[in-house]
Amino acid sequence: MRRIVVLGSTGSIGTQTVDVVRQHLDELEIVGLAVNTRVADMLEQARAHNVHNLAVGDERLAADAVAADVREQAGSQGIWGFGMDAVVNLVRLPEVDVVVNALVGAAGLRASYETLAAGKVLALANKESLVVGGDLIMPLAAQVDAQRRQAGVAPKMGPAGALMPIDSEHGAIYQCLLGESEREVSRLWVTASGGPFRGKKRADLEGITPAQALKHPTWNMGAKISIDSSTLMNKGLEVIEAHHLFNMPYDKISVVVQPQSAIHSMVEFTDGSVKAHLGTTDMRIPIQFALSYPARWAAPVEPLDFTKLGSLEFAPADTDTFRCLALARHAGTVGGTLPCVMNAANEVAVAAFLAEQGSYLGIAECVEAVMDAHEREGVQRVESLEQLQELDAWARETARKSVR
Ligand SMILES: NC(=O)C1=CN([C@@H]2O[C@H](COP(=O)(O)OP(=O)(O)OC[C@H]3O[C@@H](n4cnc5c(N)ncnc54)[C@H](OP(=O)(O)O)[C@@H]3O)[C@@H](O)[C@H]2O)C=CC1
Ligand SMILES: CC(=O)[C@@H](O)[C@H](O)COP(=O)(O)O
Ligand SMILES: [Mn+2]
Repeated sequence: MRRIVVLGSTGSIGTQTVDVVRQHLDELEIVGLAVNTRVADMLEQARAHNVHNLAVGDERLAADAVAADVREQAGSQGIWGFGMDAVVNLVRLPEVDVVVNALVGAAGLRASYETLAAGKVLALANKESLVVGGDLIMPLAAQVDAQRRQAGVAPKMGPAGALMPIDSEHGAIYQCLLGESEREVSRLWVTASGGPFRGKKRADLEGITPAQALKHPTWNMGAKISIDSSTLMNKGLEVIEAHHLFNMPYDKISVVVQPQSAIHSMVEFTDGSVKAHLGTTDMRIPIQFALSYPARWAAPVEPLDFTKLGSLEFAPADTDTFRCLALARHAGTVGGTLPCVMNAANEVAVAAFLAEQGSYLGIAECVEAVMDAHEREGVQRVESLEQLQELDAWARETARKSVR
C-alpha cells in the first residue's frame, strides 16, 4: 500500500490522480489533499476517500465559513490549515510515502523541495519546479535515491525512483530509458502537438482570444498549461525539465511536432536505434506509472487502438512564429536564474491574457523583455529557495509593468 498526498487535487492532474487511486484501492491510499480555493470539491474527495489531512493554499479562506468544514473533516486524527505552510506540512507527515505535486506554476517549487528534503518520493506534474529550481531539486532527488537504495526499498534494477515524472513526455522518456545505459543515449526527442495554432503565422495570431487559445487539439488540461501549449512555451518548459531530469545537454534535446500526440516522446541511441513511447492521450496512464513503478498495474483507460489511429505525422517546430520555445531554450542554455525569471514573466503574461488584460502576442514580448532586463543586470547561479523567491517576485513586478 502506497500512502499518497495529492497537492492540487481539484485540478486536471489532481482529479485524474484521484481517479487512478479509485481504480487501485488495493495499492494506493490518499492520506492528504491540498487545493487553492475549491474547498467544497476537496471536501467531497476527502469524504469519499476518508482523508483527514487537509490544506487550502488561499489564506484568505481561513476567515471564510468553509474553514469550519475543513476543521470538521480533519477531526482529531488529521492536520489542517491555510496557506503554503499548511500545504508543505502535509508532505512532511510521517505516514506519507509519495507526494503527487499537481500544483500549477512556480508556487509548486517549495512543496517539491520539501518532499524530497523529507525523504519522500516525488511524483511530479508541476514542471515549473524543475524549470525554476532544477539545480536545487536534482541533487536532493539523488540523495533520496541513495537513501532508498540503502534502505532496500529501491527496485533491484533501474532508477531508484525518488523523482517520478508525470508529464507525459518525461514519463515516456523515463520508460524508454529503462534498461539502457546513459552513455549510449545520443538524443531525446520531445514531441509537441503543435497546439491549436499549428501552421499559423504571426499575423494570424493578432487578436487571438483566450477561448481560442484554450482549445487544445489533443489534451484536456488546466488553463495555464493549455495557453503554454498554444504558445509552445510548454515545450520550452519541457526541454528544460528534460535537461534536469535526464542530465542531458540542450544540444541533445530536440523538439518534433507530432500532431496526433500518440507518440509521447522518443529516445535515440548511439547505434541509430530509436525507442518511442505510445499510448492513449490520457494522463491517467503516466500518472499511474509514476505511482506503480517499477510494477505495471491494469490500464486505467482503454489502450491505444492502432487500427483506428490512422497516420502519424512529424514536422519541425516553427520557432519564428512561436517565439516562446526559442526563448525557453535560450533561458535553459544560459541557465542559472534565467529560467526562474522567464517562468515568472510567462505566468504573469498568461494570467493577464486569460483575464483579457494582455494580448496573446504580448506573452512572448513580455517574457523576452523581462529576460533581457535580467540578463543586463546579471544572471546568477542558483543557490537557494529564498534567492529564487526574490527573483521570481522581481520578475513578476517587472512583467506586470511590461504588460501594463
Ligand atoms: N493537465 C495536464 O494534463 C498536465 C499538467 N501538467 C502540469 O501539472 C501541473 C498542474 O496542471 P493542471 O492540473 O492542468 O492545473 P489545474 O489548474 O487544472 O489545477 C491546479 C491545481 O492546483 C491547485 N493550486 C493552485 N495553486 C495552489 C496553491 N497555491 N496552493 C494549493 N493548491 C493550489 C488548484 O486548486 P483550486 O482547484 O482550488 O484552484 C488545482 O487543484 C502544472 O504544472 C502543469 O504544467 C503536466 C502535464 C499534463
Ligand atoms: C499532456 C502533457 O504532457 C502536456 O504537457 C502536453 O504535452 C501538452 O501538449 P503540447 O504538446 O501541445 O504542449
Ligand atoms: Mn507534457
